[in-house]
Amino acid sequence: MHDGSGRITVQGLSKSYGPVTAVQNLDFTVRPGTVTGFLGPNGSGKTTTLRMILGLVTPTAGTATINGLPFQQLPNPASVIGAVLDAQSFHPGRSAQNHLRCYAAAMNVPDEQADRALELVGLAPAAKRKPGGFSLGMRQRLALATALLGDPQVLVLDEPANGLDPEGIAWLRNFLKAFAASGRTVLMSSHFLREIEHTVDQLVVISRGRCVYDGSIEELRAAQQSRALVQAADPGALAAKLQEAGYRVEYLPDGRVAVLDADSRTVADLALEAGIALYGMQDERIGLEQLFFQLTNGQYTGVPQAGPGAQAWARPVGPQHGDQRGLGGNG
Ligand SMILES: Nc1ncnc2c1ncn2[C@@H]1O[C@H](COP(=O)(O)OP(=O)(O)OP(=O)(O)O)[C@@H](O)[C@H]1O
Repeated sequence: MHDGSGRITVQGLSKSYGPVTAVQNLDFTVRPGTVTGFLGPNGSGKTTTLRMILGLVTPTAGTATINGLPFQQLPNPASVIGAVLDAQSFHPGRSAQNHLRCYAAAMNVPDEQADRALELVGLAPAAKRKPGGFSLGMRQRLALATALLGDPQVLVLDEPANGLDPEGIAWLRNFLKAFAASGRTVLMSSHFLREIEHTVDQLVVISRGRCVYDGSIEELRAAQQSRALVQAADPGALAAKLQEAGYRVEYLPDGRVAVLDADSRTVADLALEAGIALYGMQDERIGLEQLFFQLTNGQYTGVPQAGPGAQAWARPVGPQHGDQRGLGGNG
């Protein structure tokens, strides 16, 4: 019997396709009552992981369980987990309602459940229409309705916000938050942090098949850094003075010095003390997306890879070289 917890547990999960390692030794837990974002750049292993959770791909090593059991051993899987993976195809001659009722019949679920699912996703007014004429957002909703047919405890969605307009994303956000608030579990993948940052409570970030962050989005926000960017007559002397005062310092490719967690006024005072002339200063805050870029080691394409903001992170010279302030996961 499954434990009824609504928990997804991934332990030591790996998958190789010949020489290609798609997923490597992943560990994470998705808890009920939360929306967990599964975030990673294209090709980082998200779909492969979701497919292993859903029993569609056999792991090379490790396990993925829902309610303590592998998918294949769940006694009534549709009532435990619903999923939307690929873009769904719909029978051209069937209305949305008939499409759902066909699936409901195959799952041994009453027709009323199909009608309820249509209502849940806001498609009841379009029940008699054929999905061929639906917008992308409506097709996504119909796919979601299909996943909801068994009234599952857990939802697994692969890139559900992909291609949605802002209104569609806002609708999805409210829907998933309400689903989780009722004590259920949501795991949704995305390659674009901005798309999901206001939807998720928890984040599992992967890069090249490995976990690089597992924690709350709040913790990640708290790790956002500020820094002062300084142009000095003698950058080396300024860096030495700042390090002596306990600051972490990085050299930017354009010759400026970046001082972490410092404001420009403090830096100016220290430069004055050391008799170093300054030619320009700027305060900067490192946003979530840049942190994501840093975590995924440049694999992420959501922010520009060129420019001082991105490149500077590759050259830490401070005393705490390599310290990611608690951001490093098990990767
Ligand atoms: N059936 C397969 N055969 C061979 N290689 C595969 C197969 N499925 C996935 N891969 C490879 O595994 C890696 C991870 O792919 P996966 O689709 O899981 O990543 P993803 O994070 O979901 O990417 P995307 O955001 O582009 O969908 C990629 O290098 C991909 O080419």
